[in-house]
Amino acid sequence: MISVDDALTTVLRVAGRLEPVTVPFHEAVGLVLAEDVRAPDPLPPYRASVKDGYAVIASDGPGEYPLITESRAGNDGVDVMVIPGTVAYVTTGGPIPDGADAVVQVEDTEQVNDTSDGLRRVRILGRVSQGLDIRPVGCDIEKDTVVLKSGELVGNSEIGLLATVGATMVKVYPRPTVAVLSTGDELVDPKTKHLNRGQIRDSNCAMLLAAAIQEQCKVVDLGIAHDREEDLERIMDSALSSGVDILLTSGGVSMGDRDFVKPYLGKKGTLHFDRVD
Ligand SMILES: Nc1nc2c(c(=O)[nH]1)N[C@H]1C(S)=C(S)[C@@H](COP(=O)(O)OP(=O)(O)OC[C@H]3O[C@@H](n4cnc5c(N)ncnc54)[C@H](O)[C@@H]3O)O[C@H]1N2
Ligand code: MOO
Repeated sequence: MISVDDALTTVLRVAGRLEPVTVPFHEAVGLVLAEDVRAPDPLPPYRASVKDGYAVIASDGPGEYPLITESRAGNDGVDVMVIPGTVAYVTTGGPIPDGADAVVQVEDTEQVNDTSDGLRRVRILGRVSQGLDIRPVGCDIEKDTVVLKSGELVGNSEIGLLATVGATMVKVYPRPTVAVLSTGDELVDPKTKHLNRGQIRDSNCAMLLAAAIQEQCKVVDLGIAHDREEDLERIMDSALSSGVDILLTSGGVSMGDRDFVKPYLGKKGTLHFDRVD
């Protein structure tokens, strides 16, 4: 007799891993990663504004300033330098032009209507500290960070991360195919309306199939095998030769004279344990 924990440890120790496959990342949902995934660049890749407002030099303080550029989300504002005494319009997520070291949100500013010198102007109403409302390069993800580890299950958040780091093809373990077979002369299909004496509906098969589906496996329903050695051997042989990765059987493993599963397994391979506490 061995404990359930020891049985599980043995199963996991002797079970082989399937060869990893490379799939488009959106097909990886529900699968387990077979490689670490790294960020090839930082996020954000540029200093980004947290607010819609004006990129300023914090030490300039409140006052009226000409607008030297408009940096909206996208690429505007590159190659422009905010110098003391100037500001740049920025939108949420947009790049902070070089030279600026803080953002003043629009709510703390006023448009100046006097554009007689051809420059749009803005009045900065409050003082801000350096770094305010700027997301530094890599504050979310540093370049070369492992964002996902081999062995992690890919769910919707992981898909978002894969997209973020541009990992459009990923190495994952394929779904194993699990075949489920119930054994026993007493078993009948769950659809059976009237049970004759000695019959019960097969519940293990449906339950094990559902468990395998929940674990993202592909499944094959082998139905019910009667307690005849030849039947059992034929069904199990054909399942194993059809390329299933895991064959789950229930019943037929105790000490009765019609318990043929264990002898079959002993003939075909190694029986690592036979009775569980
Ligand atoms: N002056 C003010 N500015 C902002 C305020 C405010 O009260 N005053 N509120 C901030 C808050 S809170 C939020 S939330 C945002 C909402 O802005 P938007 O709805 O216009 O969102 P975006 O600017 O388009 O994006 C925000 C952020 O997320 C990035 N992003 C957007 N879409 C995607 C995507 N599909 N994949 C990856 N990343 C995405 C985008 O680049 C920005 O960094 O407003 C604040 N501003
Ligand atoms: O207030 Mo914004 O949360 O981050 O929509």
